[in-house]
Order: sequence, then C-alpha cells, then structure tokens
Amino acid sequence: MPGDPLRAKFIAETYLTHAVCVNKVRNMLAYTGLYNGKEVSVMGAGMGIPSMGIYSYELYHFYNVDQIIRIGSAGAIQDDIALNDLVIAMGACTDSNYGYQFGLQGSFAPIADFTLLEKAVCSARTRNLTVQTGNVLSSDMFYNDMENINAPWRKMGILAVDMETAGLYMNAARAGKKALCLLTISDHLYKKEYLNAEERQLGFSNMIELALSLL
Ligand SMILES: O=P(O)(O)O[C@H]1O[C@H](CO)[C@@H](O)[C@H]1O
Ligand SMILES: O=c1cc[nH]c(=O)[nH]1
Repeated sequence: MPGDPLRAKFIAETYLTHAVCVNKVRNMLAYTGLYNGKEVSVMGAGMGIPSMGIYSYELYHFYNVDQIIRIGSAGAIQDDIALNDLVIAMGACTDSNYGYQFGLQGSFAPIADFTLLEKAVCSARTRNLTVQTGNVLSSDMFYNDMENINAPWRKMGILAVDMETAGLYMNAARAGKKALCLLTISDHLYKKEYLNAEERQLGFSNMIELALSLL
C-alpha cells in the first residue's frame, strides 16, 4: 500500500501482469495482478492514520487480507540518513490519538511483524540497498506551528517521520494480522533536502522491488 493511489497504478502497470483495477471508489485505486506468478494486490492508503486506519481495517476484517506492506515516503531526522535511503520501520511512535480506542492503561508500542521484517532485512542485504532498520514517528502533522517539533524524537533515536505506520501496526495487532512498513527518504528535515514530486511518484523502485520480493 503506497499512500498515493497513482503510485499504486504505476506499480500495477510497471510490475504486475494481468492487473485488474478492483477499486475506484474515492479514486483510491486498487489493482490485483500477478508478480512472478503470485497473486498480489496494490492499493493506495491515502494520507494520515485516519485514512490508513479505514482502509487497513476493511482489508483485514472484510476482505480476508493477511498481510499489508506499506511502501511510503518519509522525512529523515538523523544525520546519517540520506535522500533515497530506505528505512524499515521496526516500530512506530505516534502523536496521534488513534490508540485510545483500545482502552489500554498505558501506551501501546506498535511494531512490525517480525517474519516480514526479517525477510525484508535479508532481502535488502542481498540487494545491497542502503537501509536502516529502527523506530519511526507517525505524525498527524505534515505542517506544524512549533519551532522544532522533531528535536525530542531525534534525541530518542527516531530515524524518520511518516504519517501512517503506527496506525497500520495498531490495526494489524488488533486484527491478529501482519504488517510491515518500508519507507524511502524523500525529505531530510534537518539538512533541508527534498525530492521533487516526480521523483517521489516514480523513483521508489528499490522499495517497490523489495516489497514485491517478500512475496
Ligand atoms: O508517500 P506516502 O505513502 O503518502 O507517505 C508520506 O507522504 C505523505 C505526506 O507527503 C504522508 O502520507 C506520509 O506518510
Ligand atoms: O510524512 C512525511 C513524509 C515525507 N516527508 C515528511 O517530511 N513527512
């Protein structure tokens, strides 16, 4: 699941054979096709935990989906991460309220499915990709009104910021299903470096191929 439905279309057209468009509602394009002879679906998730929350809930609970791999973009907040590097989200902190619905007397630690995580790390290694595996932040805010909102997260070793991973991992945990998030660094929030829109939409081939290799 990429965030952008047009990225889902691009993946279906570029990587899948016999791809059929199976959803157009709200333009949240979804396709099912074959990759190396194995059936796979690719679908947009939208932006933010509320959107990912709806789609991943429906996929897990109403469509018998067992595992979801998010492939997204993220903003790096550590100095040793560069544009186009890959981050595998082992865990995801969040400033979102999404987890309150579970009634926990404390905060939940959303984590990736270990089997998917292990496969992704091994596959990335054999592909010689520049990858960091660790903790990310899924924030409700892309723009914010604070001076340096990410500084405390940076001190805690958070690698990068996206807007959905924690919500997906929580839904997977509650459903007893599997999830993993792969993130390509599209922005560096401290170095002030950014990929352009076209690079974001089309330039994520390492991440896409890594995700498909997990099939
Ligand atoms: O590239 P995607 O998957 O959309 O992910 C990132 O990009 C969007 C913000 O530009 C947010 O959805 C964020 O999580
Ligand atoms: O959520 C996101 C995604 C990409 N870049 C950011 O800075 N934040």
